[in-house]
Amino acid sequence: MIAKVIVDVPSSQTDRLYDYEIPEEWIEIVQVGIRVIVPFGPRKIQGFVVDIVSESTFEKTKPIIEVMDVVPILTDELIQLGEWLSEQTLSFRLSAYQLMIPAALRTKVKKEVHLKTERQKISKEILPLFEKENKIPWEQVSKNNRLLKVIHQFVKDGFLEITYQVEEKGKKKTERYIKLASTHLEIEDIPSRAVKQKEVLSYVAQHKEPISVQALLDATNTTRHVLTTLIKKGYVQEIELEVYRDPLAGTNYERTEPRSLTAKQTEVITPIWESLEGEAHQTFLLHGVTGSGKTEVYLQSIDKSLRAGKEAIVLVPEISLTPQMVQRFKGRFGSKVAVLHSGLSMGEKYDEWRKILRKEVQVVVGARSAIFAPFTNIGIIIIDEEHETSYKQEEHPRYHARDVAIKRGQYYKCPVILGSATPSLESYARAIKGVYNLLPLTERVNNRPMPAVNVIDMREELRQGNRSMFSQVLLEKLRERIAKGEQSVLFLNRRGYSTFVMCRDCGYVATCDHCDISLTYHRTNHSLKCHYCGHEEKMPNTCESCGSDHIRFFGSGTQKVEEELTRVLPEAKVIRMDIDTTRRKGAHEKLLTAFGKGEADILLGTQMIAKGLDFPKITLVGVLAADSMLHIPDFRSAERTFQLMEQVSGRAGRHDLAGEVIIQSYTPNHYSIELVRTHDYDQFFKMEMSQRKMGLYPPYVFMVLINISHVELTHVINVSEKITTFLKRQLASDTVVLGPVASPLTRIKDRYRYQCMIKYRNESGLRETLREIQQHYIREMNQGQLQVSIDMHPYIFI
Ligand SMILES: Nc1ncnc2c1ncn2[C@@H]1O[C@H](COP(=O)(O)OP(=O)(O)OP(=O)(O)O)[C@@H](O)[C@H]1O
Ligand SMILES: [Zn+2]
Ligand SMILES: [Zn+2]
Repeated sequence: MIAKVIVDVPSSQTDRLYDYEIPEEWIEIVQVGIRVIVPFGPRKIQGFVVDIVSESTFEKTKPIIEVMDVVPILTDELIQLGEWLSEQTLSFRLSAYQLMIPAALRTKVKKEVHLKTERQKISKEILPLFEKENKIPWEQVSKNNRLLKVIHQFVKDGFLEITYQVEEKGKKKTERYIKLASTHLEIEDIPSRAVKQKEVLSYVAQHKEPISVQALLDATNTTRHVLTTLIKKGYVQEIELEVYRDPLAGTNYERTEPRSLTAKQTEVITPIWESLEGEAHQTFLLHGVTGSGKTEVYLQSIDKSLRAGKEAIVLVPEISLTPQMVQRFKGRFGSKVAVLHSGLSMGEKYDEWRKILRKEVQVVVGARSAIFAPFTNIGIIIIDEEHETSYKQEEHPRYHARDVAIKRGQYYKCPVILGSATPSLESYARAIKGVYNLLPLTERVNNRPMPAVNVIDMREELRQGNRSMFSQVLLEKLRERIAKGEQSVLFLNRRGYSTFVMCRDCGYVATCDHCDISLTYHRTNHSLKCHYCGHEEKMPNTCESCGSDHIRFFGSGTQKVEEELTRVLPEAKVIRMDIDTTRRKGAHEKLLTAFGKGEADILLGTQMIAKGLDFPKITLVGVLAADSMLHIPDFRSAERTFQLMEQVSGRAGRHDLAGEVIIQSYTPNHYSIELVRTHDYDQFFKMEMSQRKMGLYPPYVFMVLINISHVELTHVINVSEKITTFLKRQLASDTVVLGPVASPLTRIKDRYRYQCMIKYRNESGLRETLREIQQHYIREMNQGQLQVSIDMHPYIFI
C-alpha cells in the first residue's frame, strides 16, 4: 500500500503529494489524517497522510519511517477542505493543514501512552510496559512495529490513549482519584475497631464515580494514612485521572432557560430550523439591529442542532470573546461547550481541541480559527458580527472564515448564519441578489426604542472657544448621569490616534530607522517603539533635527482622555479599558465585572468596548472623535465608521432605561455619521454602494492585491513592473490592473515595498496566472531575498 503524503517543507516545489510505501505491519495503523515521519532526500521529515492507494505511479518508493499518530488528527473532510483552501488562497496545502491542528502538536512535546483501564483488560504482551506506572513514553513503543500494532488496537478500543504533555508551570494536569478495587473484598472483613477505615470505604462504595483524594479526605475528615492502609489491603485503588486545564475553572455559570421567542424572532428562526431539519444547506444573513435578540436566535438554533444529535460552531470576533459572551453559551449548554481563543495557553488550546476531537463537546465558541473545529456532524455554523474584518487572516493562508463556513456548510448540508446589525456591503449585496437568504430583525426586543443619537459639530465647539476634547453637551450629560447614578460609556477610536513624538519648533517627527513610520510613545518605560519591526529607543530629550528641547508626544490616547476627564469631572469614577489595562490575564473580566457592579460611573475604552456589552444601567454613550477612521486611505473607511458608530450606540438603553448617544465629529455631515442618527442601514447601504460603483470597488468587482518587497529599491521596481506587464497581457480586457505603485508603507524592516492591484469581474484563468507568477519567482523567494505575496480579497492596503 502507498500513502500519499504532504511533507513539512513549506515551499512551492514541495507543495504536492509524495508517495511512500506503508510497511506491511503498519497497514492497519497508517490511516488518512495521521502524521508520519518519512525520508526526504538526506533528511527525515514530518508529513500528513492525505490519501492511501494500492499502487504508486513511481517505480521506486521509500517506506515510511515512523508513525506519529495512532488516531487521525485530521478528518477526511478537513483534508479535502485544506486542498480547497490552498487553491483558493494560493498557498501551500501544508500551511492549510497546520492551521487546522493546535500549536501543541506542531512543537516538540513529550508524547505518552496512557493506560485508561484496569490492567486485566490489556494483553500480556504489553502489560509489563505498565508495570511501574500507568504511562510510558511514546518512544518506548514507536519504533517497535509489532508493539505498535497492539497498542493501536487498544487505543481504538479505548483502553489506551496517546497524549501530548504540554508542560505548563503552575497548571495541574492530572489528579489522584480513589475508586473501589475490582477485587471485591467485603467491608465486614475490616476489623470493627478500624472505624475510620470502614467509614472511608463505605463512602467510596456509595460513589459510582472515582473521588479525588483531596475531596475524599475532606469529606470523611481522615488522614492520608487511613487511605494508604485501605490501598495496601486492596480495598480501594488509587488512579490518576486527567483534569483539563480549564481557563474558566471556578467560574460558575448560571443556567439560563430558553426564552419564549418574540413574533419577529420566530419569523426569522423558522427558515433556519427548516434548513437544519431538512438538511438543506443555506446561508442566512441575519440582519438584526443592536439589541434585537440575535443571540437568542443563535442559542435556540444551536439547541435544535444538538437535539438532532449534531454539532455547532459559533464564531465571534476575538475582541468580543469576553466572559460575558462565553457565559451566554455556557449558561445554556454547560459543559457541552468548548471555547477557543487566542488568550488561551498552548496547553489550554490543546485541551479544548481534544474535547472536540473526542466528541466530549458539541458546541465550539471561538475566534476565527475555530472554524476548523474537527467536528464530523455539524448541524449549524454561526458567524456573529459577520462584518468584522478580523475574520480574514492577514498572513498565509489568507483565508476568510466566512468562505470556510459556507464550504463546510455545503459539505454538511447545514445552515450557516451570518449575523450583524451592520452587515458588510459584500454580504448585504449578496443577500439582496438572493445568494444569501435575508432575515431582518428590525426592532429591539419588546419594542424598546433605539437610542437617540445627537451629533455634535466639534468645529463649532472650537469656534465658541471650547478647546477641550469634550463638547459642552457631552460634559453636561455625563454630569447628569453621575447625579442620577446611571452609567456612561466613552469610546475613543484607537485607529488614527497614534501617540507620536514631534518637535514644536521645527516639526520634526521621530521615525523608525528601518521603516517609514513614526515611532509610538510608550509611557510605561518612557520609550519610543516601532509597531512594525519592534525597534525601540529612548525618548529623546532634544530634537534630533534642530536641537530644541521642545520635543513632546502628541495624540490623544485613552490615558490622556482619562487625565482630562479627572480634571473636568473630578467626581467621576472612571474605569479605563485598553490594551494597557487589559494585558494581564483575567483583567478584562475584572474591569467589566467591576463596572457591572456599579463601581464606576464611566467606562472609557477603545474598540474592545464597542461590542457585547449589555449592562442595564448604561444610558449614555459618548464617541469622542467619530471621524478619526474616516480619513484612512481605504475604500472601506466609511463602512467601518458607520459600523463602529452603530455598534457603540447599541450599548445604550438595552434594558428598561432609555439610551442616548453623543457623537462628536469634525465632519458631522458625512453620510456615514449622519445616518447613525436615524440608524438607517438601508440608506447607508444605498449611498455607499453608489460610491463603490463609481470608484469600481467591491462588491462591484473582486480585488487582488500583490505586494512585492526586497531590500533593493531598483529590484522591487523592476519585478513589480514585470509582474504588472505580465498581468496586463494575460488577463481579460475588462480587468483593471493598477500599478505598480509604492505601498503606503514604503519600507518595513529595511525592505522596500511596492504593490499592484487587480480589479475584475470574471476571470476564469486568474488563479493559474497568479500561480505562474509565484512559480516564476520561486527560486528568488526561497532564497529569502524577494517576497511576492498575493492577497485574494484584501482588507488591508498598506
Ligand atoms: N425572546 C426574548 N424575550 C425577552 N428578552 C429577550 C428575548 N430575546 C432576547 N432578549 C433580551 O434582549 C436583550 C438583547 O438581546 P441580544 O443581546 O440577544 O441582542 P443582539 O441582537 O445579540 O444584540 P447586539 O447585536 O447588540 O449584541 C438581551 O438582554 C436579551 O436577554
Ligand atoms: Zn521599524
Ligand atoms: Zn526640532
